[in-house]
Amino acid sequence: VEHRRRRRAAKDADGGLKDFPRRPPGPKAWPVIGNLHLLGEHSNPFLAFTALSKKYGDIFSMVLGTVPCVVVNNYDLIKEVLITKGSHFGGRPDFLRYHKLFGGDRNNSLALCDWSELQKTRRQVARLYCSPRLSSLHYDTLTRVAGTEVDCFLERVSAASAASSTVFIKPLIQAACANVFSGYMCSTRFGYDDAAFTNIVRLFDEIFWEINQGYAVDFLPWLAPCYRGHMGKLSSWALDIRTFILDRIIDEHRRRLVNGEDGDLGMDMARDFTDALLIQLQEDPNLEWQHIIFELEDFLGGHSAVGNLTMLSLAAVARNPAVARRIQAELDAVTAGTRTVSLADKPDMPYTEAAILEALRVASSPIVPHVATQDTSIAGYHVDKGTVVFINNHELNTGEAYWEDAAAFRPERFLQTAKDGVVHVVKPAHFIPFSTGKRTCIGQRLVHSVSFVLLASLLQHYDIGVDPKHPVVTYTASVALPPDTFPLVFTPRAKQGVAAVPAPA
Ligand code: HEM
Repeated sequence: VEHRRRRRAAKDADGGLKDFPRRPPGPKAWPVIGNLHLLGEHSNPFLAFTALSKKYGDIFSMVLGTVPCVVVNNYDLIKEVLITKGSHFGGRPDFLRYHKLFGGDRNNSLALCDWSELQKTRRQVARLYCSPRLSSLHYDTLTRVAGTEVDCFLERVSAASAASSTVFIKPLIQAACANVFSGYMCSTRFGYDDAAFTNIVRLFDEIFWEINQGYAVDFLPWLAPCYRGHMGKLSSWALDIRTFILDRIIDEHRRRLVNGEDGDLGMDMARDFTDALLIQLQEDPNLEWQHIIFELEDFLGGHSAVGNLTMLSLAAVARNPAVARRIQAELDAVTAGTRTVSLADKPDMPYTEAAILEALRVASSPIVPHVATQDTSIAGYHVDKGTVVFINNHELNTGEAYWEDAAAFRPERFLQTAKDGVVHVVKPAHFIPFSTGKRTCIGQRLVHSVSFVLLASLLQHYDIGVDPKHPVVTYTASVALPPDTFPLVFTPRAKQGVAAVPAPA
């Protein structure tokens, strides 16, 4: 009804949109479910979007439940939504699940809130820490923290692979990522045998898997009573995580900071991201305690995405031994077989970086849907305020129109040799795994850094293969893997000159 009222209002009123009276074409909607059934005809909504774009064009509209949606399917349209008209499309969908994960209000989350001045302020401090520039002090800290963690991580892998060459590696990778994030953001790390820590790492992974799923209730909120158990589970996971952060991370020093017992502190006194958030809380009257805690939780939770991507990169390497051999050759050349690889080696290892980009491309992580915050237009078609806009980046990542031999895993597609013979990583403009524009991902430098260190250190010490009894299963348009996922086979590298695998603790 609201949608029809808006259409009538837009027809009657001027609003500068008279020039764009037409809505994008699209399938006829059924009562109650709209076009939801069309998504069910494919194994993944993005495959459905691509199929529908063949019929209705690169921009089309659909109604999911009662929610008006527009889907954009090519790079020019995507740029119009994310960049040219980024300020018209700064909202996020109002899914019940998003509220449940963030204490009853999705606006507590940096990624799921609507655009606002508060959001702008929160992004500023977050960018400083979560987007550390090469050669900055923050980057040095990250390099140090990652180096320490890699030693502990390799010890655990060594112990696990000595017991059985088939290793269920995902929980170890997730724990290592969690420790790098918490070491870097909170100056704290936890033991791999700390039950409360491993429980929280698992919950973050469950949430990452969950947030990457689509549910009918997202568009048919009246189904909520059928999802009561599920929603309750989400709220309780989120609460357990928050309790852990308050118990184990916000220590006495931090509490004094919050209470102003150490006087007014400037940002230059911040030891890490957590301090910076607490100092920002002191300085900015618009910020509340819960904003800070949710923000910390949001960013710590980012480790889960990195762990999943590292797992996908490992799986890709295990399936493509020639890629593994090239990474190992790069590793041996850079470290001369005398030391463990570190983040500082990344600029000299373009092939390894390209392999991670290729894993990202093939996985084709979805861009969080945007929502029109005003009546506007795309490609001359009218778009009503409140319309959910889906960005079909799956086509950008895997379409033959954008990539030669798109189905193949070929890291070299991201490499270019300059005139002086130096090999550089080059990303085509249409490759936007972290999106673009004002809501672009804040964590991308952390993603590249942490996944690099973990992948490189494993390949430096092990040949990695697939266990035929446990085939690798990945999912279309998703970086997420289920928390319980396939193991991989780890064989210590026999090659001479390779740095020794640390002995099990
Ligand atoms: C494999 C890893 C990751 C991928 C593929 C990824 C991708 C994305 C994408 C596509 C968006 C949506 C942008 C948009 O709506 O236009 C996003 C948003 C965001 N990401 Fe990431 N991300 C990853 C990891 C991380 C990490 C590790 C962090 C934090 C440390 C992070 C923090 C954020 C935040 C805060 C936003 C919301 C920005 C906003 O809405 O203003 N991400 N990410």
